Amino acid sequence: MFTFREMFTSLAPFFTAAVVIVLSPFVKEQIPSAVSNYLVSMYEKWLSRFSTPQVTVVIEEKGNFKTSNQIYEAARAYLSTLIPNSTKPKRFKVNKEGMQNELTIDIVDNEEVIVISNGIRLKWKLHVEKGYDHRILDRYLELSFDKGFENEVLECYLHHIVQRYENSQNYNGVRLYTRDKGPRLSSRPSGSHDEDGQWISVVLKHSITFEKLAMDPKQKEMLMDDLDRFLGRKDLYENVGKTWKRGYLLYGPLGTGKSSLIAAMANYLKFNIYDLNLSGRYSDEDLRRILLSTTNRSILVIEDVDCGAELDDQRREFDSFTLSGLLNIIDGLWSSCGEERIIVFTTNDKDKLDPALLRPGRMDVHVHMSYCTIDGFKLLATKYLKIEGDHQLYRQIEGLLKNVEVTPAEIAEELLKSGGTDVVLRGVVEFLEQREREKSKAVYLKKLLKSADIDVDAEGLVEFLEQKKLEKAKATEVERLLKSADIDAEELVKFLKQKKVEDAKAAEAKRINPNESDG
Ligand SMILES: Nc1ncnc2c1ncn2[C@@H]1O[C@H](COP(=O)(O)OP(=O)(O)OP(=O)(O)O)[C@@H](O)[C@H]1O
Repeated sequence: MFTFREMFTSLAPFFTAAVVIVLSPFVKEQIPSAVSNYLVSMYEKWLSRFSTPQVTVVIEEKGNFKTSNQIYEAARAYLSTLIPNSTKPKRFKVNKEGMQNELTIDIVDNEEVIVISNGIRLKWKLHVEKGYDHRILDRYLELSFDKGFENEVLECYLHHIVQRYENSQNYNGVRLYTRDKGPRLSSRPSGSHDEDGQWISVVLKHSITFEKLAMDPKQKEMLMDDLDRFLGRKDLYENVGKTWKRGYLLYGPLGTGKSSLIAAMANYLKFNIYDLNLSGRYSDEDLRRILLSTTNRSILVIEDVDCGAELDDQRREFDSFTLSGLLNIIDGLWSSCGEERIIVFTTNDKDKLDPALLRPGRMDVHVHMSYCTIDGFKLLATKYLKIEGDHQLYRQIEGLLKNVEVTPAEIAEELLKSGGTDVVLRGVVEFLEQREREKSKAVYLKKLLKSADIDVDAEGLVEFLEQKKLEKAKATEVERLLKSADIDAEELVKFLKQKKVEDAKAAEAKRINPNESDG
């Protein structure tokens, strides 16, 4: 038995020849046009019975809210894995950027990639539309296949690609996303800077876990229980009609481990981190878009929220975000899109926050990251110096830690210094004693200033004087080095002069166009 397709293949040359003859000028003259038209239309009808019409699905880079379209991203990643083993395309891109270990292969526009999946022939093509100034206006993928396979393609094939993408995102560990502002345009209005912004990511190479974190043990346990409960309560959230999300406020001085705690949470939950710094001039609309472009099972970190939230709504620039815009992210309707989401706010100074941000129900858990305690110190010493059990200097260190405020970051810095355990711990003692001396100087100075009725920040003054002392010591050291035979003083002076000129130029450029500063 012949199949239709086989019959078509064998008869096609005869029909084609017949139509060519009918259409040739000589034959056309001999037969009436009505007859030749009829023959051609019959031929087309016959042809359409055997050739299958194509369907094309358009997958745009940005969704309706100008947020990134996950299918587009998944398809780009998927296509790049196909390139090395595909006969098509003939052109493709290859890249390796700073922090990446591997080469990344990517498709280029207008090159076809052909895939056969479950017997369906699929043709992929990337389209890039550019403006007169070569700026990219639009990017989309076209996926074409035979009509009749719509369900298989939409429900199985594309679904599989997205699933594969999500798995691969977590496969290499937690990813850290940060905001890339997109191309800088001089014509852009001075308000929003995020119009073309998108998230860019790297794998988070932070091996911190809760176990390695120096913080109050009870608080640590409470936090881990809270995260476990959150993960296991999908049904409860659904039953009570609450969005499956949780908010944490981490507050405490610089270097007490807020960022480390976020990394530990992400490693614990295997959630990606989206890191947003509010100093990036976002409008309310930007914030909504940014929120919508984050994925489920992720932690959205809003760092130093006091910097963004200290201005009230009236005093803000015209299209900069407002406090209510920020609150909408936490508990407004927009925040109910997606599930299994965590929002973390960090601040060095909780008192600076607008009370609206602290109202009950806004942030579910407040975590205070404090200065180093003896328990925290012992934990760090065990990790950094591999000390098992007790050490003779612990009592002295405990006494000193009760008296001065040092951050775990400062202690970590001391513990990283070279030398054996005893040398390093003695270094810690010296460091703490120095801080103790500074503290008593500040207390003494404060007393003096008070008695003279002078209102200045005594600690700041002591710190300033210590800094000056340090600088003076450095200057003496430079002088000593210059006098030694190894250093060519003239070369050095030339270099410093040159640097001064460059710094001045950079400062001037920044003054003329502040938007063209960093990045
Ligand atoms: N509680 C901690 N436990 C263990 N290590 C810590 C802790 N706090 C700080 N460190 C060490 O100090 C470094 C800096 O700390 P981290 O960036 O987490 O502090 P932070 O509170 O987020 O500071 P900032 O407010 O400046 O961002 C960390 O990489 C880590 O090595």
